[in-house]
Amino acid sequence: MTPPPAEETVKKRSQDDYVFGKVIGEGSFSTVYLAKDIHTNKEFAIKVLEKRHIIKENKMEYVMREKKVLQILGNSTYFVRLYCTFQDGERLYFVLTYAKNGDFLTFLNKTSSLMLDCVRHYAAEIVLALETLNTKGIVHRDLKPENILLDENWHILITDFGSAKILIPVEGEKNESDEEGSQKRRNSFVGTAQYVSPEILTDGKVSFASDLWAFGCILYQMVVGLPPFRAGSEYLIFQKILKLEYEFPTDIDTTIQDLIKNLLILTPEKRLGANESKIYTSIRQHPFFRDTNWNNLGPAPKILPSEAS
Ligand SMILES: C[C@@H](Nc1nc2c(c3cc(-c4cn[nH]c4)ccc13)C(=O)N=C/C2=C\CC1CC1)C(C)(C)C
Repeated sequence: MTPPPAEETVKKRSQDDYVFGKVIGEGSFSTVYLAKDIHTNKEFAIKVLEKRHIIKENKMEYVMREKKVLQILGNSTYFVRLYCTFQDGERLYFVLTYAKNGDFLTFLNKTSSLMLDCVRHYAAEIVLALETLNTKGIVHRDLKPENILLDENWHILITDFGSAKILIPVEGEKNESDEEGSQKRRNSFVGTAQYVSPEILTDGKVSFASDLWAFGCILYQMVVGLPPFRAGSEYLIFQKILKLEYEFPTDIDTTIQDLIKNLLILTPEKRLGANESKIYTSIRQHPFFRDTNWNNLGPAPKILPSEAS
């Protein structure tokens, strides 16, 4: 009896397996397209990078870092997933989850500021995502509303790991912090001005607490509609950050104010959750999350007509 045919080997994908659609995002070294797999009709986002440009700008390390981080994250909840990669003579292609409802910045701008139940739900999803990053030893370093996408069910998908740092070395691999000396030595990278943490501006030390600072800025923006540190130039924004110069409009709920104040602390170790690993217990136990069921956040809240403008 003839043996059954061997498992069909999964053939390496190429751009011929996809129909490319509109541009959905532009990075500094990449373009993200909406694409459809011709075999399954499934929609994906394909991030395309020009090899020549990356090499000329010496950004290969960032590209490889992003791929490694996406592979470490696998299909973790609340993160875009990297399905496959391929290349041709000129370009690299990353096939990723398509976030059907776009990015959080666009969503926030459309709804000005969010109702508190909405803030609480998205804040809780971000906390769970930050716990995943902490557990896997990854610091995002450029967390901001533009890098928080929304899937078809309005759940968050964190993206853009080109600036991420891997703190816990993968078994047997060179530890990145060795390459850049101990965490004390300056790291050249600085994130997006409005969300960058004070320690990145002063001694370049990178820790999970840098993402907690960014979380504080994002929380502020969800309730106020603008980021806390605003000025006419990056230099002036940095000055405000280092002097912790921000304030709340009068009508902001005092509980969320207290949570934000306990994240926007200049000393990284003093921020809520800074000395915790895997689970940010002190954030979960903050009164703002009193009614949150951390084991089942439930569906994303419907955007009330009063919010959708
Ligand atoms: C932040 C990023 N923007 C975006 N990056 C991705 C999107 C994405 C989708 C929309 C969108 C969907 N519908 N309408 C707009 C708008 C912006 C997007 C997506 O769907 N899937 C994977 C993505 C990125 C994966 C990359 C980490 C590897 C920048 C601005 C850097 C291009």
